[in-house]
Amino acid sequence: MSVRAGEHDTVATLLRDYRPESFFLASPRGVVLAPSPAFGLTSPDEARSALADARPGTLLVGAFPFDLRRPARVGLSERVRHAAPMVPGSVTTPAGVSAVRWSWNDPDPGAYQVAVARALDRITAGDLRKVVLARSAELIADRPPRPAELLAALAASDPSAYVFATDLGRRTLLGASPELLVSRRCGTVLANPIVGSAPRDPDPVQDGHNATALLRSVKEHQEHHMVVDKVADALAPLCRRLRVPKLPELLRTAQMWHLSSRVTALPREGVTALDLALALHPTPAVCGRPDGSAREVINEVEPFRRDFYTGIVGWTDTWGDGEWAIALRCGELRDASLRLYAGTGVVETSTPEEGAAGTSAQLRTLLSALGAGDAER
Ligand SMILES: C=C(O[C@H]1C=CC=C(C(=O)O)[C@@H]1O)C(=O)O
Repeated sequence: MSVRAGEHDTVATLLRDYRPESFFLASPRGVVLAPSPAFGLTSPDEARSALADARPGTLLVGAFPFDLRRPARVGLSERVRHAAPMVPGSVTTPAGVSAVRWSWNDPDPGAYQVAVARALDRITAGDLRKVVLARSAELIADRPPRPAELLAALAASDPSAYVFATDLGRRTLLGASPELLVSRRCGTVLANPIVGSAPRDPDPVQDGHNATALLRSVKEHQEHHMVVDKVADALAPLCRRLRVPKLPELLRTAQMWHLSSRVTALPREGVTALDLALALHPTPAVCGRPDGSAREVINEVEPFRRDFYTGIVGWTDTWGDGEWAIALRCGELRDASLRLYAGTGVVETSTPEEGAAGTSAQLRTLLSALGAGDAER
């Protein structure tokens, strides 16, 4: 049998055995390690047909970029290990994550505000309702960190997150995302759009105020519903018995409060988790509305290509079950350089200052797991 059930595996043993060439995803439903997948599939069509021809028990694993026309990094794995979900305390923070210093911001916070102002002009002109604009920053470590130690630091910092690491070829994509794009497990489909954010605060009283303000914010609710409606529309042709909650709930990560909606459905015959993910991606949680205008603005004003940031990371098995998370709160590690990314939604009522503050808060997920401060230049 090609799949090892791994009765004795725990998240700690899977983290111990993770290597730079591996695929790792921990979710609230379990942990998957594919030790060395045959990455080599670069498009959605190749991925679909390879999965259809694969031996029973094989997993398709890896990442698709934000722009599905660009090359994916996906492969099949016949050797897969599983463990029960992480719980607080199941992973201890590694001692030796290397010290890091800021190298650059792209764009710098001032230029980012100018980009947000340009997007607001487009919204005022009437052809755009929302666009998610991102920033990137580079940290340099004193010595090249091992992907395994960064992965363990992320897992220890937020066991409720979708913690992932996947090989990109000489680079590793690593992150702790709050957002499940879609899963199909035990005959049920779950999509979990997360839009609307407020930073956590070390002072519990202020932390509570931040959460309450988020729950009461008309702007954040409007933005949230825009994404939930689009997700429901994309799922409708592939599912039946779609259930969309009327109101979002609060979600707490180590660094952020979010508004979250759990949309559930039953999959139509033959629809796999991969089909669902490719039909949904990218949602307006990472792109905007209308989709075409938002992509245009992203291409015009973001000074870098997103590649796998805001792409999707996950797996699908030969029975069609699987999980795909959105690649958020993540970075790309190459030798001693860690390139981080963060974005925030710009809508009619946004301000450039709020946009910059939002992205700084999103960056904290990786910075605090690394023990690095907020010092932006
Ligand atoms: C684009 C990011 O987050 C998105 C997902 C959840 C909430 C978001 C927000 O409230 O702006 C973002 O749209 C990111 O973390 O880089």
